[in-house]
Amino acid sequence: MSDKRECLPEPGEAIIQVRGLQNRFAEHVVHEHLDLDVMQGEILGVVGGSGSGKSVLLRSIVGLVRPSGGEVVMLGERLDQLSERRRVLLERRCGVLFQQGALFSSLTVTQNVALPLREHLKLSPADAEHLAAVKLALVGLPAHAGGLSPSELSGGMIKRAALARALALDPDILFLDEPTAGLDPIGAAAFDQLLLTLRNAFGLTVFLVTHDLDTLYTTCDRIAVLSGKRVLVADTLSVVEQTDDKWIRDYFHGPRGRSAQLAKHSAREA
Ligand SMILES: Nc1ncnc2c1ncn2[C@@H]1O[C@H](COP(=O)(O)OP(=O)(O)OP(=O)(O)O)[C@@H](O)[C@H]1O
Repeated sequence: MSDKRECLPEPGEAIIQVRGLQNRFAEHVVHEHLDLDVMQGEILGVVGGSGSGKSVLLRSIVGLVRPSGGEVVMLGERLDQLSERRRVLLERRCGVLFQQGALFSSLTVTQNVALPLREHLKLSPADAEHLAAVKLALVGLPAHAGGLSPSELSGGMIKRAALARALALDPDILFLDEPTAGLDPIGAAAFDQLLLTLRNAFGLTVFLVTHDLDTLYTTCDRIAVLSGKRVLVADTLSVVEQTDDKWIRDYFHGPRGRSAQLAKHSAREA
């Protein structure tokens, strides 16, 4: 999707490498000895119990949390060794959708999406808003939505607007924190399909934090499970499902997990 300012790894090679990550807040250790690879072009689902550190991991990778130990290498660059200029360039290659959308309430939807284009690419307001309209159409929002303020949008529209903003700079990697939380099942399923379409069309790599089993079964190539301050397993769904761990058993083989599996199998057979 980007102009490929820098070379991307081959599909299946790591685009993000996390090694020995440690995060602590005062005495509270959230991550210790955490290792994870994210592969070029994959949709990686990141799951784990509430408070297991999924969002903190996402924030450490995008540079919003400074880890207390270990290293994160993204697109070949160690985050803790970047000059300010390289950091800004790397930032441009990452699109982030935060849990609550994080749109500015004082700006229209179009202005929200135009903001990164104006800030990073120094586009004129008119050019930035023109490009923003293209991004809003890409995520399936009707043209009139651009003129609305975020408070006038439904939950599903807010997610799409936030996704349009995350895509504004044509990122190579998309970070999504609970993108389907709060959506009804139909809205969530539509969002999953949109994500697949975007990944397939633009070859994006997606780091997806979610609790949504349907999203995991529908969209993810691999799943990373956070437990005990580290990544317990990162593999395909079928391998993860068979991992001998209480949380994994309860999550994937509980009633909701079974119904998500069934839905996936029926969708395949249809
Ligand atoms: N800025 C912060 N200061 C202090 N503690 C924090 C901070 N950010 C996160 N934490 C703590 O780190 C732990 C992990 O938080 P995180 O938000 O990553 O969990 P999560 O796995 O995403 O949870 P959930 O599924 O409920 O969203 C929590 O105990 C949280 O309270």
